[in-house]
Amino acid sequence: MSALIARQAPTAAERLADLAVQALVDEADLSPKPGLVDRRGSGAHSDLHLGLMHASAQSLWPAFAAMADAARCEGRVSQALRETLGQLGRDGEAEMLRVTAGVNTHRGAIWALGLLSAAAMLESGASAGGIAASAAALARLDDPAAPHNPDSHGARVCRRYGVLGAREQAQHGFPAVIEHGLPQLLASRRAGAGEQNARLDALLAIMSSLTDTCVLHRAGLEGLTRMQAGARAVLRAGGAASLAGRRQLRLLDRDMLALNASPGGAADLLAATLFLDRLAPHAPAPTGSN
Ligand SMILES: CC(C)(COP(=O)(O)OP(=O)(O)OC[C@H]1O[C@@H](n2cnc3c(N)ncnc32)[C@H](O[C@H]2O[C@H](COP(=O)(O)OP(=O)(O)OP(=O)(O)O)[C@@H](O)[C@H]2O)[C@@H]1O)[C@@H](O)C(=O)NCCC(=O)NCCS
Ligand SMILES: Nc1ncnc2[nH]cnc12
Repeated sequence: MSALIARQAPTAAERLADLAVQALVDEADLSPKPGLVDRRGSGAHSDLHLGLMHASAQSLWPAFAAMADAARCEGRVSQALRETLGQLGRDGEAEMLRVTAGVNTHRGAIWALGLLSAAAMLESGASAGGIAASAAALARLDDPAAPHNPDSHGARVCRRYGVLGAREQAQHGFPAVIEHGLPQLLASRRAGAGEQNARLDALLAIMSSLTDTCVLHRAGLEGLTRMQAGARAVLRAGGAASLAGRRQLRLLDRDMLALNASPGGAADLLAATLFLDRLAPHAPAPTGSN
């Protein structure tokens, strides 16, 4: 007897999880990224590699789908939804740590893409800015069950240097994505940079202004200043598509490696940029771009 397996179309939550995971894979694969894991190697990391980034990204699919589905059930920004997302985020993080044997690959990405997946479900058809604003409203609600970790790398450097970190980036509506990453991605595409160069330019635009707590943790204020100035120098020289820009990009990569610095926060926000780019109603990425 032949069994007929009914193929069901993916739900909206599953489609959002697909996009979130794809954005993480695209970010990991993008090369050459200064100091970060990419197709060339492990960058400034001794415990990360591309296969691990891919496995970590795939492990987060159920968490993103559950977060989007929770938003579908609740239908609006609310305290109850915030608390559910907090628990799902912590479960997702536990699964990530299980898959990576304890290495923190995507903590910041779970936070950013989890909030954005939920917000995208609430604000179906909205602009990138509208989705980010809804994610910000969720991030501003307190989650009483969240364990406060004053010793996280982010918490330590925010205290020490008086800067804003991942939490505030979300609470302010992801300015690094909405004001820097996305506009640069679209501008570089319009200028004919090619998809991979446009994505590199978007990463550099984010790095130009972000107070990346990963860089601060490993390389202090000097590392942060060199990251921001180096990223600006690449863009000023013409971006990743130009010969002069590529030269500056090589120098920035060398600098980040010499400082043992890795802009993991900027990498997460590039993934958030790519996620919103695929979702929101503006010029789509060319097909077959990856
Ligand atoms: C609110 C949380 C994000 C916790 O934030 P906090 O600052 O307290 O904690 P961190 O543990 O430092 O994690 C923050 C991660 O966010 C990324 N990031 C850094 N700067 C920024 C920024 N300015 N804006 C946005 N995002 C930023 C970054 O993630 C990436 O780097 C990770 C590797 O970092 P680290 O472990 O420090 O790495 P190494 O240098 O390699 O360590 P060593 O080798 O030196 O030991 C990597 O994971 C990237 O993703 C920061 O790490 C949030 O986590 C939270 O509260 N979660 C609770 C659950 C919840 O409520 N969820 C809501 C629904 S989703
Ligand atoms: N490509 C990457 N390399 C290192 N840390 C990261 N965190 C998120 N993406 C990363």
